[in-house]
Amino acid sequence: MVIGLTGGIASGKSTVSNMLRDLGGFIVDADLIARKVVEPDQLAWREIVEHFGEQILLEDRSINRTLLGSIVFQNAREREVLNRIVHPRVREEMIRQTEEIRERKPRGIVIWDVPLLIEGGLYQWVEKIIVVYVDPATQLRRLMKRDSLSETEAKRRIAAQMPLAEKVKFADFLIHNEGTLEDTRKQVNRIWNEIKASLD
Ligand SMILES: CC(C)(COP(=O)(O)OP(=O)(O)OC[C@H]1O[C@@H](n2cnc3c(N)ncnc32)[C@H](O)[C@@H]1O)[C@@H](O)C(=O)NCCC(=O)NCCS
Ligand SMILES: Nc1ncnc2c1ncn2[C@@H]1O[C@H](COP(=O)(O)OP(=O)(O)OP(=O)(O)O)[C@@H](O)[C@H]1O
Repeated sequence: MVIGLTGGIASGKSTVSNMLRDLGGFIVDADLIARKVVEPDQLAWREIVEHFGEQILLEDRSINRTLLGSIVFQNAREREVLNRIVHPRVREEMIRQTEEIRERKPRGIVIWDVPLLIEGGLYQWVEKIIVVYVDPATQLRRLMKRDSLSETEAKRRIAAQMPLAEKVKFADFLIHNEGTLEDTRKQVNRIWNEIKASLD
């Protein structure tokens, strides 16, 4: 079984996916994969350098993520270019990792942790969707703090995604992550038990 886990930037997906991992879920993390597919000399890396120029590279030839982020989060067209380069490779690798898990653990529950699950259409491939929700003020505050961003930068990043209130409509399971981590863990446990029960 594959479960999609999504939400907005800094809504708490990683926090929730760590809890699901503790419960026995197998996590396939799109953000991690998106880093891996742009490592130096990978095809996606070459296409990024071709489009954005050598100035996008750090001294060790890896991509300067801060610089690339500042370009794509304020320019929808440039973001589209990056998405077109990176997303097909991410999808391919997610499927590969999922198949690998299935071979090892045929009855395992696989969690796809994907910030753009809905925007990118991947939600059609998962059996159930968990959305991690926080109110806009909490999201902004946590994002500014975690990534040391100014309010303007943080707002730009939030605006690059479908509003969380829209994503909620796709949810089979909704997690409210405004409270304490303990409150969130209780909700995660409840959902996990429900998913397990549906498999028996
Ligand atoms: C622009 C990049 C270089 C910025 O890197 P940085 O290390 O600062 O951020 P990181 O990758 O950790 O992403 C943080 C969060 O930003 C959001 N985000 C990232 N890319 C995008 C995007 N193209 N559109 C909307 N939101 C995005 C996600 O919520 C993600 O969890 C990087 O995010 C990137 O390569 N993005 C394109 C690939 C992508 O879409 N990744 C998201 C998962 S597939
Ligand atoms: N219930 C909570 N109480 C307090 N802080 C929290 C809570 N949940 C998450 N956080 C903090 O909020 C920030 C965002 O959470 P997290 O990194 O899990 O979000 P995310 O959705 O995975 O983000 P991204 O889309 O950028 O990958 C982190 O600094 C995390 O420690």
